[in-house]
Amino acid sequence: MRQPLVVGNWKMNGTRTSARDLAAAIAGGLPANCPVAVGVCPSFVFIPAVAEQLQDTPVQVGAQNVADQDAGAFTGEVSAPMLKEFGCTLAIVGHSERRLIYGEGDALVAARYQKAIEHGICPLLCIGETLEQREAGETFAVVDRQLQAVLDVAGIDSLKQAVIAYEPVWAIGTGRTATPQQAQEVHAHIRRQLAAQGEEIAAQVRILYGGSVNADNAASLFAMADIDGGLIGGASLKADSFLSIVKAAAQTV
Ligand SMILES: O=C(CO)COP(=O)(O)O
Repeated sequence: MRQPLVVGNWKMNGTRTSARDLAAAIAGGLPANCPVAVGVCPSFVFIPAVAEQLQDTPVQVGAQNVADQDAGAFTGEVSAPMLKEFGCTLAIVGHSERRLIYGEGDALVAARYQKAIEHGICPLLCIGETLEQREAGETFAVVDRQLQAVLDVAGIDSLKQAVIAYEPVWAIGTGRTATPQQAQEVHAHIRRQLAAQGEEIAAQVRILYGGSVNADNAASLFAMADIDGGLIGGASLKADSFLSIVKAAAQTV
């Protein structure tokens, strides 16, 4: 049984005060004995304030990226040991905004993932195709390539400490969600591909869906057999909608 996981990716939004308030509202609004694992990924600079706010709550704190190096002359990067010092247990890697806007390629994403694993931070590895790639029938090939690039570096066993997030680029921030069937088709494909390399790991790894998840469509997505929760952008910026999504995940348990 895979415990559902719902993570908010706050992206480059908020202020120190609003981040702290949002964290408090989420922690305060979780159902008692929540059966869903919950995390939030604020901007790097808000991590200390948010982590402090979430101390002694079940809500995990994550970063939106992690360096591929431990320390040194890498201007603008934040390393896994630094994140750990501030209580981060999660880190998004390979988000499509990093890949497409900032040019991060498969090799860099794999190195970032590997550093998270090495330091005991759970990487949330984002994979997903663009609209052009989907229309060209390349969806499976793209996610296979993105995933395999990481597994070639970190090994299949690393997935015991990691989470995969399928985020079709055309569904991110567009209000155009993948249908539950479209998402399930890719999630099932990912799990099948992994099963060929390790059946047990494929069965236990969580595969989240991300892309315009909201309070209205979460339940139908989470009802699918291979969707184990969500990585939420816009709808994670309001406590009410994020908590509704968490409740939708709780109903699948
Ligand atoms: O990119 C996402 C999460 O990482 C999804 O963003 P939206 O939920 O705003 O579409």
